[in-house]
Amino acid sequence: MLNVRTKQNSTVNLRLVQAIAKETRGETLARLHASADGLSSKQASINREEYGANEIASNRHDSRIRFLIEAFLNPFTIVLLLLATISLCTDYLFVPSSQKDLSTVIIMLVMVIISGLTSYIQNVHTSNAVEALLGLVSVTTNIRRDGENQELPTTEVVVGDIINLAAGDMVPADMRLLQSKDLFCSSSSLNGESNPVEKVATKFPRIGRDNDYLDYPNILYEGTTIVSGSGQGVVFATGNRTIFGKLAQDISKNKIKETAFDVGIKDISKLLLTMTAIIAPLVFIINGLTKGSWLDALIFAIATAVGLTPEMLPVIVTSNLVKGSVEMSKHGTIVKKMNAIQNFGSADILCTDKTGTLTQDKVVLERHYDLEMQENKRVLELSYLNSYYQTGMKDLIDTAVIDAAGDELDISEIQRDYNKIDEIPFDFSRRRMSVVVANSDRQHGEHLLVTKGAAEEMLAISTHIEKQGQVLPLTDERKHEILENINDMNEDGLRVILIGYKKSPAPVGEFSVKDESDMILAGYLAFLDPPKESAREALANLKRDGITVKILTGDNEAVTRAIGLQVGLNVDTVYEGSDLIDKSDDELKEMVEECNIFVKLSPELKTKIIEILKANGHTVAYMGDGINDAPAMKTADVSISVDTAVDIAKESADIILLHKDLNVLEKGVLIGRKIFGNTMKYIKIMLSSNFGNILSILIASSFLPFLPMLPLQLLIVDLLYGTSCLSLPFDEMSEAYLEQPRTWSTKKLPKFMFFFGPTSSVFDILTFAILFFVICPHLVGGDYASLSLAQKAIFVTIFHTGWFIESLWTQEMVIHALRDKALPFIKQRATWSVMMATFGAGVIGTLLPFSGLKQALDFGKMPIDFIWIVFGLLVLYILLTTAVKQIYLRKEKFLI
Ligand SMILES: Nc1ncnc2c1ncn2[C@@H]1O[C@H](COP(=O)(O)OP(=O)(O)OP(=O)(O)O)[C@@H](O)[C@H]1O
Ligand SMILES: [Mg+2]
Repeated sequence: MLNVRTKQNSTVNLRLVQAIAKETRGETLARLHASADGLSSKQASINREEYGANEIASNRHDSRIRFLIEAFLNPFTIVLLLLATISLCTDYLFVPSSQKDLSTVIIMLVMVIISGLTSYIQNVHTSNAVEALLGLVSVTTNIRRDGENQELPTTEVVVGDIINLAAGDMVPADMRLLQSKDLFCSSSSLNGESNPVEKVATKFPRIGRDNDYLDYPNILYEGTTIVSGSGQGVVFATGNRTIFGKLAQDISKNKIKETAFDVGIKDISKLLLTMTAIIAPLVFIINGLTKGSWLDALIFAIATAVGLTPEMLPVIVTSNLVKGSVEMSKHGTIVKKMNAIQNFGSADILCTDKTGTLTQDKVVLERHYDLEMQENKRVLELSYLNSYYQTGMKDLIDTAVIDAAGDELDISEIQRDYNKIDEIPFDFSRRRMSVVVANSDRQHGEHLLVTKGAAEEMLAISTHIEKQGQVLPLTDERKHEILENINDMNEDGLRVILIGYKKSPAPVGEFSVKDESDMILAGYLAFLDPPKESAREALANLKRDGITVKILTGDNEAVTRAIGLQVGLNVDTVYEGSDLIDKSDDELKEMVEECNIFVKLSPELKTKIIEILKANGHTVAYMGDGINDAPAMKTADVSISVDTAVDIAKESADIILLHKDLNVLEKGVLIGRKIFGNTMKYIKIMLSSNFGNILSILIASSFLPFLPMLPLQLLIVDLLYGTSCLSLPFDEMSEAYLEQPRTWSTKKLPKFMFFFGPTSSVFDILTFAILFFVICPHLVGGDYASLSLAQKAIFVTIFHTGWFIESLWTQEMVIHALRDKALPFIKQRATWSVMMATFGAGVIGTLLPFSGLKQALDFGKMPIDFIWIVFGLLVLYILLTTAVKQIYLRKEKFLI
């Protein structure tokens, strides 16, 4: 986590913040030429001209140059440049003018350009694709413009704008608070501080030490989030001029969750580097001792080292992820944090919130009953006052109340009759919200407290009920009756909350949570919250794919059970939040396994359940849309949200669904698995063929009287093979592979390496033997030892050419042999992209010794018929690998 307090922020900005924090609201508004009623659209566009849009100008230019440098400064190109310099000396600078030859140098430079450009294009493509995808997720802010509150894109925010903030919002720019109500703000994304701090518009900071500006009570910073309460502020800095603008954006975009997969990739890179660090010196010493030329041995050892570095690994991992992200976006799924895709494929448990994710994002108020279970306009009127005047968090419930009242009541009259005085916003521990209104009809305006919330919570603070206009005490019997009624409605799949009121609560300013007591219950609000049409099918598909679905909700048992049944979940066991408290970790470990429906959960308990499931060894996905889901989303291995979710949830999510259709979830999972498979394919094949190459090179170096291949030739094989591997993200996985979640494990890798590496070495050595004992002596006219120096040189070039062709083809073919457990080409076949890439690379490599580049690359005269020998060896090689696969699969469940 970044520690922003120690970070040097622009001191100019900080001075502005300090000045504004000391001013009165009026002074700040005057400084910004703003009014508490908001800017006009015209003024806003003038301000935008002056200060720019509320965007962080990403320095595209810089990143392009950085990509370019990165693309050309890697071990592969550096070694090539080194070889080119040596060749420049040995072929051009220090030789008589008749023998000057630049062709080798040029070839090496061309290789540098090809390899550099490929990775540069790849990187630019990746960053463009990522930006385009992120642009699809809508981020809006509630701005007061032209005297009206409007939901506008966050980029439209300008200096001087009046912003309304509610729980769940992200602060869109730096602002001075003008009003606040129980406003709590979290800066955890900036400094890791998980406790939200209260912000108060009327409180001034004591400005002493420079570093505590994050705690100024009357200032809000871009990138922080509103956890509860509501407020209004005036913007004084946008885009790049905000204190944390750049930082906040970078964090939210690139916050990398280190996944098991990432750790695994790092382990593999380390393993390979260690291997190289041991092998390269060994190759150097063996060849130095046996061949006589230490310079040649050194260059050969360096080329070997380059061959062993997995320079394509990062490129293949990212291009796999980009490919997956783009594919998912076609199904309306936006991947915000790309490395989460693999976890999506590995997930074996999906926990989900209920409302808005599993159910439709439209909740309808079905009934507004009084306590006698009769439709009652006054109940609706009270509810409307509560939902309309509260500013803390407009959720689906409030929207439903406002909609229903709009249809049935004269809402302009209600708004005229009642003015809002005060409120206590919703929070997830009280599970209710209150509004105080004054009746403007009467002279002294009677004050009325209206509260709505979860049944238990409302019953706990009520002492009376209203029945037929009469106020009666709330007896145990009546409580029981109310709960029965709610249960009946719940069983019909209706969500129920209670509404109550109280006359003349404490006066303004002294009004607090304590006043939510001695209330009079007025009625029931029952909402229809039906599951998404696609839910049942989607959950069944997920089950078939090996994913267990669990509902984690703050709602009660009856409703959740009803929804659970409708979507086809097993609802036999249901645990309440209170069942989980006081349980030992061991008990919890069992409880989370056996139960699929958890109700009345606090946000902390949602998080706890995820933690325990993870501790049990599961890869857990979490889908949610509320403020109360954000902590759980941060804990889960992969978190999913919907475009209609609150900012905090969208912020915490790795993946965002743009459509209501839950079937895209399954598609996403399958794409995740494919990505995982394609990446694993590259890793496993690369590891085993590297291991095989090491063996072959060590053996060849020990027994051959000359270097088995020239360094430049080795690099060409590496370049051709590496380039053809770039097609792997375009490969498919077999259906059998996609059926189950796969989790990352490095444990199986050594076994795979030890099985398939030596298999390819067997053929390398067979090729050495055929070349050394049969083909070369046949073509040159005698055994190596018996030849003259000139003949020996020809012998060696032919040998090099033979091994060049054979080793290139075995590398290309091993992709086909190991990509799936069946017999390649006959029982299974890669996609056309992979076929073209691998065969294309093989053909190009084979043509080189017969082309005009033959001299420059030091290839010998190889008869065309040699191709048939290579073909024969390849067929044998594929058959042997297939046999070894069968042996391997006797003990192991999966190949890849
Ligand atoms: N706008 C509201 N006004 C009053 N009470 C509310 C409101 N929203 C939620 N509640 C109460 O708080 C409880 C918990 O909130 P909520 O249902 O949003 O939790 P959740 O875990 O997100 O549930 P879900 O899975 O249904 O989304 C609700 O069951 C309801 O009783
Ligand atoms: Mg919810």
